[in-house]
Amino acid sequence: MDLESIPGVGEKTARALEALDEPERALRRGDVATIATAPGITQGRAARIARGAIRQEHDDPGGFLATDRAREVYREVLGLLKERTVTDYAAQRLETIYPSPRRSRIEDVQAFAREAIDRDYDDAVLEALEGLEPLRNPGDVRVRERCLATTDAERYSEAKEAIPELSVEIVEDAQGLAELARGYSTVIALDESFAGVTLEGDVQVKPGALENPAEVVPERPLSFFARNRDRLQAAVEVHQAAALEPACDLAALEDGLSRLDEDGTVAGDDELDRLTTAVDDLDAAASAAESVANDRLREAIREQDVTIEGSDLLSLVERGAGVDSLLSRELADEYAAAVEAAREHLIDALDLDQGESEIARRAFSDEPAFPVERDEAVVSRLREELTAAKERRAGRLKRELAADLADQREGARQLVRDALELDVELAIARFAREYECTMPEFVESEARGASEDDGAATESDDPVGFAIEGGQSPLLDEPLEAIDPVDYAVSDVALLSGVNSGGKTSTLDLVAGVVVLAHMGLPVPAERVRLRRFDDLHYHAKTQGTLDAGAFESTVREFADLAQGGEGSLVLVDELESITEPGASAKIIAGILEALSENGATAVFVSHLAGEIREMADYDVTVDGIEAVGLVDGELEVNRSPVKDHLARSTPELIVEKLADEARDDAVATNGGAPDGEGDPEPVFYDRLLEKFD
Ligand SMILES: Nc1ncnc2c1ncn2[C@@H]1O[C@H](COP(=O)(O)OP(=O)(O)OP(=O)(O)O)[C@@H](O)[C@H]1O
Repeated sequence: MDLESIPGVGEKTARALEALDEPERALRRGDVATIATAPGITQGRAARIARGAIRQEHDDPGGFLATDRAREVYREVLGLLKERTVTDYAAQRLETIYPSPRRSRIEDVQAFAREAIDRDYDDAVLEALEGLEPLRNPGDVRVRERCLATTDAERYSEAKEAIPELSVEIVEDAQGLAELARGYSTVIALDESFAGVTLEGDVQVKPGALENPAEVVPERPLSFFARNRDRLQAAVEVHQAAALEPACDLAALEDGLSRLDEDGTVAGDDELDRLTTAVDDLDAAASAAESVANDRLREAIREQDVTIEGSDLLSLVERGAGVDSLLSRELADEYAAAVEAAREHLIDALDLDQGESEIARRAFSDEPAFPVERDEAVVSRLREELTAAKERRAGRLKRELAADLADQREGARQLVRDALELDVELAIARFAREYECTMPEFVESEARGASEDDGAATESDDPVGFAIEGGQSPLLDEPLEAIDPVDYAVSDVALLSGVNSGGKTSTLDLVAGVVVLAHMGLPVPAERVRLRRFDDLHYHAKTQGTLDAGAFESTVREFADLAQGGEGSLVLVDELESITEPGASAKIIAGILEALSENGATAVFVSHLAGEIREMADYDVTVDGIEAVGLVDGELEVNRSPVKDHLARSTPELIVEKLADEARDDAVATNGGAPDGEGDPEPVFYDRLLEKFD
């Protein structure tokens, strides 16, 4: 795949995408999380790139949403889906689902959505999703306690390239290695020639190390797991809560993760913990041991009556001997006991093993002295010993853990992808359930259906624009129970008339919402929807007030452009008449309808001037009507489903009719029950008005 051919991907972005493991795969699947791991690419940008790649794959010209209001409707329905996601990832991933005129694209998403709406979910799954995030790149690993060594300059460069995590050192000979071993816990010699050399410290000869980097830097594979520990754990929990088929052995992964700390060290090994604590506590324990000895000795001295003969005292003074000699002569046993206590304290406090204890004992000399002081050189020696043992053990454990987890890496990646994808699916499932959705049926006319090969859509000879049964507009700001289901079907160009606040605008919103969702490949909020595949949606919202000459001109121009094409267009227009005075409006709308009808577009024009427009048009315009079925307590009772081929009575007409009925009833009552309202002024006036409406 030529990455630069994707709309919106320039040279720099293409280079960033190439840094991904499998850029094509990520782009094809709309895997925003993976795309966003490319250097410098945010999640929002990743979604745009993915959309571009999808458009290219399906040869989609774009531009389905042809007007501002059409784009608004898309953002609103997308918003409803995004509200139902738990992770940011899923919200971004939904951005890759957009309305497309291409059958292959719609069917791809439909296949995904069909599985999604069958998904079960409960609070436990949604809660588990809370902790989930896309995987992070492990970043640079630097290991300071180990180094590579070689005598060869070429190998040196190779090693630097292959294992950047470790320092690489040039040595002349075994002597050089020995020096390195004093500075590093482990030295790995790369030259065969060092085989058999025995040196103090941990010096290993591994000529094949560069071919097997994980052997010498197990930190490299482990850092992936360490850095993503919580995310992987969350993905495991999502799989368990949702009973998803896992892509790897969950128990093995959990076991591996439980042995790993977030900083990449191995957790849960008693011996490693012992050695780590011993190294950390060594200084403090040595000081405490000194205090133990000195306290005991002080006590002993205080309690002791020292008797010394004068000649002895003289000889001591003459020899210039200090109190130490006195100590060794008079308090030898007490001194030995105090030093023993110090040694025991050090060994116990650090929980040292036998070999380590032998070194530790030497930290306090048998030679009497007061105060007792540790031998710093011995303490350092002990520190080196403990540190080397700790590093050896940590290295071995890391290698073992890295080997155990090595096979889990791909599965673990997939595990997180699947869990994130579940969030996308559940957002669709929740939307579908909350709005009682069904999958729409696309109806292909024979001419159009033949142009693409797979025949999943129903074929029909009857012209179908859209046919909605029991549709509930997701754009109405009401709970579903308060939304009356609407039936409405249009296959050509129709005018929609109706009472004020009868729901004409809401009907256009319903049609737009359903058509947009259907072209996204998603379920729609209706009992049943059949529709043709449209190329674009032109939805013009109601204009606020009369337009000035310039705005009027550009609006008419817009419609002139629209009337040029139009066969695959769905045109929804709300009360265009408000752009200018009523007489002129009716003429212009009639002209637009004629052109659209000739071009075979599907259109609904909401208008209060339906009657006038019908008269102006030189063809038989369909006029549908949203009817008030009556007035209840001064409120209109409306049948929200437009009645086909029916010019709805307007609200004023209904009110006059009501007044006429009431006046007639009053007249009957006052004339003693005889219906001879003849000559009564009120009924006569209302009847006169009613006649005008006919
Ligand atoms: N299907 C429906 N179910 C329940 N309430 C609805 C439905 N359709 C519309 N309404 C209610 O009626 C109100 C008016 O609807 P809408 O604005 O669509 O009417 P309209 O016919 O376009 O009005 P106008 O003639 O003033 O332009 C809405 O705000 C909504 O509360």
